[in-house]
Amino acid sequence: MNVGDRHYRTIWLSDDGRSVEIIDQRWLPHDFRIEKIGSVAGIATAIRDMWVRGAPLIGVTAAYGVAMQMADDPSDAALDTVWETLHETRPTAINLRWALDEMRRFLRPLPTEQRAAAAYRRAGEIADEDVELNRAIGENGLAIIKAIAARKQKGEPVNILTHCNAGWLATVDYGTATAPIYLATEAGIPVHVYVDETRPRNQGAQLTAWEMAGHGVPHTLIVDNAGGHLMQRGEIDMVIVGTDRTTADGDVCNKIGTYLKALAAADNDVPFYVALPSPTIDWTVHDGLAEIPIEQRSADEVSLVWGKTAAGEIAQVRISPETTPAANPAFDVTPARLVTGLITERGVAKASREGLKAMFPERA
Ligand SMILES: CSC[C@H]1O[C@H](OP(=O)(O)O)[C@H](O)[C@@H]1O
Repeated sequence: MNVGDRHYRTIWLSDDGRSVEIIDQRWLPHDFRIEKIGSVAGIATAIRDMWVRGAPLIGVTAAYGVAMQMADDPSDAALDTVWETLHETRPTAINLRWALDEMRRFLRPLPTEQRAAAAYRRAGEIADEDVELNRAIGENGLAIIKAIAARKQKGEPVNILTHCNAGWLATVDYGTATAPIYLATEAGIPVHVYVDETRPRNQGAQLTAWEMAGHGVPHTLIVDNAGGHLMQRGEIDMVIVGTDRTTADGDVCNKIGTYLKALAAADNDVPFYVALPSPTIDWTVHDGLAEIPIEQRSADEVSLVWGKTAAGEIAQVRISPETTPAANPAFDVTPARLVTGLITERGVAKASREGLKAMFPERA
């Protein structure tokens, strides 16, 4: 997407043909920093410490990490080692495992001397595929927004609530949950986005709000706990979120707090959609609550928050007593029964085994 008048992806191959450059999302919205990464260790740190984050982007970043390993040591042993090293960086987003599996499947049959070039080529393809998947999700989600707009007074915006950041910053470009919003804006359909701040790391306040502002999308930042209140008062027309892993039965794992939004949406008859690129479907699991590992992140993410001081410095401040322990589950699972529809690159699927099987018969 555009940052000012320049187009950016979130990750791209450096001119040296070996390193990648990424937007270091830890400093947004206060500072736009690009970091160059040229090693597997650097890729692992960038994923684990959330310089880059978002299920699809994590997968693409890991794919380039495999390519860097192949440039160093293209042996089978090294291919297995890099799979393990990167797989353990974050446990919940299935795109990480999907990308690592895809790279290993693709590279294993190749002669070692061909692996490095092939790995960089495949990583680039996965990045390009992500953009196309998201554009298609945008088109399929746009139809939903158009249908809602048609039922409203002319000129009245479609009020959309989104949680966390499933924007272009969570992918290579376009985003998943934000893709329909961007396409609606480009089509001149009035939309207004309620942006959940998304504690504890504030991906909404820091990233989604920055994206919306950067693209002229009318939006309002709200605290996480306000969504239900707005739905009760008829101020939300639809909810759209991303996902880090969706089961073959349509259970949706996403940023902590998503489940509560889905409950409030169900209680107020507000349609609750999930933008779902197919690499985010884990066909091997059915019961999300029982089978999806939930990442437990540092208590410091709860007790400390980042912001910009009046003096313009980016700093962390403590918001709780030094002695107060904190728990930080990073994701939760929304049961399929609370999901109105899964907006995939092929169309809107019912959140069920039958619905996903009908949409992806060759994979189920
Ligand atoms: C399009 S996937 C975005 C997904 O990833 C986020 O998690 P994190 O920021 O911890 O990587 C969040 O769950 C988003 O919905």
